[in-house]
Amino acid sequence: MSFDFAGKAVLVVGASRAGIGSAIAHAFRDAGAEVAITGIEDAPAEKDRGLFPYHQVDVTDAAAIKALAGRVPTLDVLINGAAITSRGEEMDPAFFAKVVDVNLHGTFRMAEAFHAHLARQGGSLINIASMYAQFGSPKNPAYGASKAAVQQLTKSLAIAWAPDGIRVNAIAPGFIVTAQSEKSRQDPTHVANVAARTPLARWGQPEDIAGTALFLASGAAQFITGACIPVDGGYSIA
Ligand SMILES: NC(=O)c1ccc[n+]([C@@H]2O[C@H](COP(=O)([O-])OP(=O)(O)OC[C@H]3O[C@@H](n4cnc5c(N)ncnc54)[C@H](O)[C@@H]3O)[C@@H](O)[C@H]2O)c1
Ligand SMILES: O=C(O)C(=O)C[C@H](O)[C@H](O)CO
Repeated sequence: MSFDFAGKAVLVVGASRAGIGSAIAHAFRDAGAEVAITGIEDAPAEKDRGLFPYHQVDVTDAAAIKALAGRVPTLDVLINGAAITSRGEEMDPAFFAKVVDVNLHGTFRMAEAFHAHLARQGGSLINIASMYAQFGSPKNPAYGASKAAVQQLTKSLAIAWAPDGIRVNAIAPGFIVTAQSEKSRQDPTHVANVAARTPLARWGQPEDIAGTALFLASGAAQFITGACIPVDGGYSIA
């Protein structure tokens, strides 16, 4: 049941912009893990520089992912959080394809590349889905479709890799204040509507997601696989 991750190696993919990935990285670091982070940016957010080894890896670049897997000797926990979305721009077929490539194929590419690492350790894979996996999202159709697919992929990988001792789960955050949601937060009606519809009556902060990642990777979750846990202040049940 331990939440002590001393001696465990954790890689958080998509943690470069001081958002959810960064909060998860800090939580594992505080719990004693050796944590490395990735992102598409040249460098991580200023607050995280020097705290975590950083790998600039594009999740659409299979060769770069393979090279990363070759550089990482051992891995106990992989968090897949790289994603893009752009409100109001996702009916464009080229951008739709890009969103699916990053969010869905990128998640699978990373998972597949580290499958052997996780199998060696009896490790844990955690994918970041979204409450948009459940709801129609007219302004983010590619994002919603990709996150529904990430949730479904989580179930398939959980079954496929259970014999390897790997547990595969997902987290479905609600509306969280990060760089990704910045564009949508320019719309005051949207900001107010989200809080009004959320039973806990606020937007989430990146730190709200971190404890669930820690839990899912811990021994306390040893009989949980294929689950997708909403962390959304009750948005999805209201
Ligand atoms: N913010 C929200 O409201 C919210 C809600 C539900 C789910 N999520 C999910 O949480 C995760 C973290 O998002 P966030 O809100 O912290 O946003 P963020 O923009 O801070 O994080 C996204 C990360 O993805 C990385 N990324 C983007 N394109 C990439 C590419 N091609 N290759 C590699 N990395 C790439 C970025 O570098 C960044 O580190 C994402 O999966 C996001 O979809 C966010
Ligand atoms: O719900 C998510 O997964 C999002 O990232 C939503 C963003 O906050 C934003 O509303 C998208 O337009």
